[in-house]
Amino acid sequence: MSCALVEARDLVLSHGHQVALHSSSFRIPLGGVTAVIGPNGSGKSTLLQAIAGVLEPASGTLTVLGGSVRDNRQRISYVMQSVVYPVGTPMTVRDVVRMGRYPAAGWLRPFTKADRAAVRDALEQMKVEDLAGRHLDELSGGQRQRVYVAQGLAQGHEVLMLDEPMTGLDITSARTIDRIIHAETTHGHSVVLTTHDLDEARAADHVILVHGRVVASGRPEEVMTRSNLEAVYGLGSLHGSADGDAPVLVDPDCTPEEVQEREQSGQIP
Ligand SMILES: Nc1ncnc2c1ncn2[C@@H]1O[C@H](COP(=O)(O)OP(=O)(O)OP(=O)(O)O)[C@@H](O)[C@H]1O
Repeated sequence: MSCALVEARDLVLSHGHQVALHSSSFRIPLGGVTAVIGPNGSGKSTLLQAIAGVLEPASGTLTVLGGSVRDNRQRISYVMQSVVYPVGTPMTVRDVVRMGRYPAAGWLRPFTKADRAAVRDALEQMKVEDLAGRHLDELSGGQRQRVYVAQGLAQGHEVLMLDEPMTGLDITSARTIDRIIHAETTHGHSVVLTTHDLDEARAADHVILVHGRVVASGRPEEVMTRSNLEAVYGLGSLHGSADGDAPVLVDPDCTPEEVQEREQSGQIP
């Protein structure tokens, strides 16, 4: 069997005492786009943090690119949902994108020609080169989002992980990121992203459905079935699914606790 991007066995993820992902076993194939879906607070970002090596598993095993997370960290670029820089930080767009090179270059080694070229390419790809001299707090939310993706691209990687990359973006910015995602896969890279957009998930090669644990993992049509989506998002919250019409989320903010309450009250059989 070919090397998987991720192999998890009985994986448990916690933030302190708070278990965010209960025991889960699943596999993410190498290459293509994997979409991680699930309601708010279901554990999507937590899962990405563990794959990126930012969060240690509480228990179970997690293998990334055929080895340990620690050994493969530098092969993965991880763009967080929201990156917080202290207000007033004197950091330009170019500085932020340059930071993407530090995992490879180290903080002390001088920047090489290759580092500068990687930064320039990333700024161009994300169409933020005109903003390079601007300070981060002078940008709109969507522009900032593009800068963070540029930072991820500058790193140089085999796997690009994006936490809700499309949230809050206008159509032009969303298309820019969409183009990047597809360019990545044609270069043989793997992309893992979290999304609340079920149409975007349906277009992915692989889908992981999360709800306090990994409920299902596989091809979109295997995972995004009516019964799986209704069990996770709540009865009546969806019209259609992969085995019917396109689903429309009426209540995407339903938390796992709310779904559990509905299950206990008999609203979900
Ligand atoms: N730093 C933290 N400390 C404590 N609990 C946390 C922390 N980060 C997340 N959690 C909790 O872990 C659970 C999973 O959160 P996570 O951010 O992974 O969800 P998510 O599916 O990405 O949500 P969203 O769609 O709202 O971004 C939630 O119950 C959340 O409150």
